[in-house]
Amino acid sequence: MEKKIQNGEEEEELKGPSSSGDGSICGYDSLHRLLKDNLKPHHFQEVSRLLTGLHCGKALETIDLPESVSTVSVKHGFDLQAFRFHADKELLREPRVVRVGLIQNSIPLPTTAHFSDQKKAIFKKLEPIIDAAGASGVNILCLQEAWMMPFAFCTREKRWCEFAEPVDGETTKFLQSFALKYNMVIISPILERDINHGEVIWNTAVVIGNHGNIIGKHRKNHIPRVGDFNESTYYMEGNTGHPVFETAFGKIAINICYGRHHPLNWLAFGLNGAEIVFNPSATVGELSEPMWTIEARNAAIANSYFVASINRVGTEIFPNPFTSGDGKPAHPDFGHFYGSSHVSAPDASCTPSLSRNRDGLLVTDMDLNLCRQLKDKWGFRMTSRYDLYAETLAHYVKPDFEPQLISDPLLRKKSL
Ligand SMILES: NC(=O)NCCC(=O)O
Repeated sequence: MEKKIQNGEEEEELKGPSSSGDGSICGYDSLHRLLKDNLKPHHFQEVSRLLTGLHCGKALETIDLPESVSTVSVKHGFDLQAFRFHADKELLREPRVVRVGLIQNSIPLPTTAHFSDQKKAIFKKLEPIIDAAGASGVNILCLQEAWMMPFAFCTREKRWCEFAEPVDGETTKFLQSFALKYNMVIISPILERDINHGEVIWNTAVVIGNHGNIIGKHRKNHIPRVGDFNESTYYMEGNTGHPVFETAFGKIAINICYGRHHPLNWLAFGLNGAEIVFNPSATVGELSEPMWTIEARNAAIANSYFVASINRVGTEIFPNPFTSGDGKPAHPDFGHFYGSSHVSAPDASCTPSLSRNRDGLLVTDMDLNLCRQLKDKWGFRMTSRYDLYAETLAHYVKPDFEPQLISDPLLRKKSL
């Protein structure tokens, strides 16, 4: 950032897309903290009202977590934040409060380290954060996309395929003990090797039940072909549809990363009855940051469910530089994964985001009764006209489809 003098006042001039090389926002680790520290309290209140919405007419409440958990977060240097979404009290239904935990983390070892050491180091790094989630009473925990490896899909090098493992492989086994210990459902996004089908590879989220059992899996539906996200070199579009997993704590689904740009993907999870949709992601600042909260909040609003968004954090450097096919020089990294994990509610409110440049654990209580209350209030399902769209889509997917375009006849007339 540079200072310049204009009208006798010192002004700061922004240079480039991100002003701080350490992944912070001008020295602050989140937009929320930048605003809070720089605005007058009543200005901050108004800005927050518009930026993160009011929840039940008020700013979102924070939750006090056990002292021991805060101590662990300080010791291990991860951001710890906790919030609560309420619902109106109902006469015929008890509240259904679920505590959700989201973990974002950087990779601890350089990508040049032995693969097995890299994986072990990630497990070791995650242990205290998962323990902190368990000690906070988290019911459902979700990790970031392909959390057990560096996000090497930019490189197009096949050697990273070695990280792939079966659904019941070592990563699942590692997490099963935590699920059992803390009576916690865990969503574990991995690079999957499907042994029974010719050892093909998928981008998969494994759902581990609160008894340590494997409930099922979902494979990423939409594979990016944008920027350095060369994921199509490694795996194909998923073949598991839009499953919703009925767990001890609610009906959940997983929309993996790039699937968040596809409104019909969100819709299908909603049609199957999801109450919380998790969006484990790996995405970088220059590409997607302005979309990040908008898409999640829009999905939560449109589908009357909670959306829990998790992004990787940090910059991962690879041994061999690669190009983006845009004529620019080869580079060894994707750019900065901007963290900023957060939760969006169906009433259009959302939590502040976790840090942009540090590991983090976000704990959020949500009363799932809010989903039906919002359906009753706004009636999006009732007014949705799915039959109309089913007809349009049925036409659209046929090779002889023609757009329903009515041109102004005067466009074709010669001017007099
Ligand atoms: N991991 C992944 O699908 N990233 C694509 C980039 C984006 O969707 O922002």
